[in-house]
Amino acid sequence: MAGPRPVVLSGPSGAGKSTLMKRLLKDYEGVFGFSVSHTTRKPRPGEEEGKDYHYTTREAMQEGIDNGDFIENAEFSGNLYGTSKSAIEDVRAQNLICILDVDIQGVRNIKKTDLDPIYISIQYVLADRQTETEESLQKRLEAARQDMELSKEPGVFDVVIINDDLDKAYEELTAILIDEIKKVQEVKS
Ligand SMILES: Nc1ncnc2c1ncn2[C@@H]1O[C@H](COP(=O)(O)OP(=O)(O)OP(=O)(O)O)[C@@H](O)[C@H]1O
Ligand SMILES: Nc1nc2c(ncn2[C@@H]2O[C@H](COP(=O)(O)O)[C@@H](O)[C@H]2O)c(=O)[nH]1
Repeated sequence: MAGPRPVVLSGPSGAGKSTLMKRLLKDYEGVFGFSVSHTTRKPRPGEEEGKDYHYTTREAMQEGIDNGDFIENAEFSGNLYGTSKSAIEDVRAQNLICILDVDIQGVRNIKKTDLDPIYISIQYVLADRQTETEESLQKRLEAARQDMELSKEPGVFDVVIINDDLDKAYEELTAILIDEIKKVQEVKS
C-alpha cells in the first residue's frame, strides 16, 4: 500500500495507549489520523460515536465481518472489536500516518495482511479504571497477563515501551516515529 507507514499500538488494557495516541494526534495535527474501530461494547462516559469507536451490535458487526468489511476482528472481554477497511482508507486517503489501537489478536491478524505497520507495544503499570465492572476488570487483567507474555516473544513487536513515566514514554514513542513524521511534514510543506 502507498503512503506513510501505519502504526499499530498494542498492549494491555489500561496501559496508556489512548493517552499516548491522543497526545500524538494533538501535538502533530495533520500528521496522524486514528483508525476508528468498531465495537459492540457500550460507550464509556465522554466517549463519542465516530471519534473513539463506531458502536454497533454484535449482529450488525458479524454481518460486516462476513461481508469482508474488516481487515481484522477479535473478541475481547466479552465484546467484538474490529478494524474496518474503510477506517484505514479514510485516514490514508488524507495521506496521514494511520494509527491503530488493537489488542494482541489484532496484531497477529494484521501480520497476515499487507498493511506493513510499525508494531509498538505499550506496557504498564495497571491504572484502576473506575468505569469497569469487577467481571470486566478480571477479564481485562487476564488478557493483560497474556499480552505481557506475548509481547516478550521475539519478532512480534518492533519496540516495547514501558509506560511507567508518561513523558518519558511519549518521548520514546516520538523518537521511534520521527522519520515517518518528517516524511509527512515534508510532503505537506
Ligand atoms: N504513565 C502513566 N502514569 C499514570 N497514569 C497513566 C499513565 N499513562 C496513562 N495513565 C492513565 O491510565 C488510564 C488508562 O490509560 P488509557 O485509557 O490511555 O489506556 P489504554 O491502553 O488506551 O486502555 P484500553 O486499551 O483499555 O483502551 C488513564 O486514566 C490514563 O490517564
Ligand atoms: N483486535 C482489535 N482490538 C481492538 C480494536 N479496537 C480496540 N481494541 C482493543 O480492545 C481492547 C479494549 O479496548 P477498550 O476501549 O474497550 O478498553 C484494547 O486492548 C484495545 O487495544 C480493534 O479494532 N481490533
